[in-house]
Amino acid sequence: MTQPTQHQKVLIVDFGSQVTQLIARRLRELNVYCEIHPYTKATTALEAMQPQAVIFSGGPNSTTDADSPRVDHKIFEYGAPIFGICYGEQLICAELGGKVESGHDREFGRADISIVKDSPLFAGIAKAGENEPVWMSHGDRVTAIPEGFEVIATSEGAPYAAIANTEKKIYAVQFHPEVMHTPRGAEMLKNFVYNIAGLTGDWTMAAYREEQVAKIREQVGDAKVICGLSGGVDSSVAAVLIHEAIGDQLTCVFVDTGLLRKDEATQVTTLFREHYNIPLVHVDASDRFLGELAGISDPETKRKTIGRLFIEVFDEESSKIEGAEFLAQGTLYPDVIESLSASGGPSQVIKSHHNVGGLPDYMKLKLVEPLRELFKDEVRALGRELGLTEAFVGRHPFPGPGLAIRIPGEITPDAVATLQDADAIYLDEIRKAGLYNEIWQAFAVLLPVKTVGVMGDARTYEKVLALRAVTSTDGMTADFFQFPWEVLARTATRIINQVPGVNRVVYDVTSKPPGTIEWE
Ligand SMILES: Nc1ncnc2c1ncn2[C@@H]1O[C@H](COP(=O)(O)OP(=O)(O)OP(=O)(O)O)[C@@H](O)[C@H]1O
Ligand SMILES: O=c1[nH]c(=O)c2[nH+]cn([C@@H]3O[C@H](COP(=O)(O)O)[C@@H](O)[C@H]3O)c2[nH]1
Ligand SMILES: NC(=O)CC[C@H](N)C(=O)O
Ligand SMILES: [Mg+2]
Repeated sequence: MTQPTQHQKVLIVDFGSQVTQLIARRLRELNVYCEIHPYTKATTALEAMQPQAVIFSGGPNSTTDADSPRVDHKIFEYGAPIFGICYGEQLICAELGGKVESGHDREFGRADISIVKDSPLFAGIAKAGENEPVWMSHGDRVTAIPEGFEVIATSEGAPYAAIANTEKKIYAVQFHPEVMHTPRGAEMLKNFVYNIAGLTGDWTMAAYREEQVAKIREQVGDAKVICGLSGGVDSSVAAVLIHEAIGDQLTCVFVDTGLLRKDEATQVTTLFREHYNIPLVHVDASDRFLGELAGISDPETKRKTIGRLFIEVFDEESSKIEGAEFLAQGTLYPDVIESLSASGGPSQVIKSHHNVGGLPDYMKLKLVEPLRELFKDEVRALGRELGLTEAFVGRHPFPGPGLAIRIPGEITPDAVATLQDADAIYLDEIRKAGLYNEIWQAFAVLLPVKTVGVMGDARTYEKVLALRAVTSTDGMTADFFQFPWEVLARTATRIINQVPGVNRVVYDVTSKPPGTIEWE
């Protein structure tokens, strides 16, 4: 049996910043493995991970409040290099004998820092005497630094814009190097992890594959595993990875929720059976899903109902397979972040992803989720590493709750059928225009709003259909896709002509944030 590769790790302690996950992204881009843990679990995570470096995120609180987030001093005594960002800098100063004050002018947006001393943090970026643009977002400011620290950069609003204790390798900045608006921030993070903390960028998809295969074998033993397979990127990659680990102990279960795209069920099962020699059970649960969802309009209630039904179906299917003890799902890191707010951390829940509720106590199944730490683009890279065809790896994401969260308000079989038809036309036009691979995700939303139109000289009073298409790398942030007008025009004409019940088509031009990709 292959031994898991021991790669280097960075612990990111989350103090509730809205951009904490961007720190993780920047490090992953450097081939550095990292995990985000809320400040309340920082010590446990430190002991479990034994990281080579620690990063403190920003956060909404003020260290001048007595009950603001703190960390156990074990984290300082542990001895690994530490990098504090914004609240992270303020915390380091407040905890180690410096001073932080509120009530100065807020500094929000672009600022210039002046480097006052050459530092490995700014190596190759800026030297003493030079300026560097950064992005700031703070109200408090550090007014005195702890003993052993020196100032390495200042700005108008932050006399201690960057500080360092070179002996203990503790560095901290008031600005946010993790955001794109700090143009050379990624290089500063690179300087910290590579040059200061001495990591080597040893985290590759090949290493991850090997490590997960060993981990799955160890977790599962001789037991059988059922894997929820949607035909989407994540579950296809999860299934192939698990199959590599345990071979015929794996059975895949495809659930037709009745909320899939038009003809999706046939396409997925055919494609999967053609490519892989993995047993696949096809469960038609459409009546059950549509039945239980009847009369429900609230988005979170829809999501929770769907999550529960998936689990019930998986439980029933597992009882038909002797020795089935595990349920595998293609859960990703963003699913977890948005549902639970950075691993149970201090930020807000945006929406409950159907696959993140955990399993009820009465169930004997245990979860196998080998992709739970990955972002979408990393899953695609892992898929390519595993030799999956582009037909799987390049597919647009499709959420488990499916069309249920694309029909705001009550879901009826008629509404589902209307949306399926319109959505199929939209995707067909996108493919014909050669734009499928330029778009991260595209879909239609059927609105519970009727408007007046005129068709063939007669008055119509029918529903509005919204089209959505976004570009993104990981679904965490997104921009609306800038279509050539003709494509939208062609799509709208075809939908209104061919789909009864729709007389108006609109295009959604909201980015994420402030919008989310899905409408519910
Ligand atoms: N119709 C389904 N049948 C069985 N399992 C499903 C179904 N839909 C979702 N799942 C399970 O839920 C997980 C999360 O769904 P999600 O949509 O995020 O991933 P995916 O469908 O595998 O990939 P993609 O994000 O590309 O659509 C899936 O990986 C799969 O395990
Ligand atoms: O499997 C899933 N179960 C869910 O409950 C769920 N909710 C959103 N999504 C998908 O996640 C990405 C981000 O979506 P949002 O911007 O709408 O949060 C987009 O790709 C969404 O399609 C889901 N996927
Ligand atoms: N972005 C941050 O981390 C802000 C830190 C602190 N809440 C301040 O306003 O100064
Ligand atoms: Mg999916």
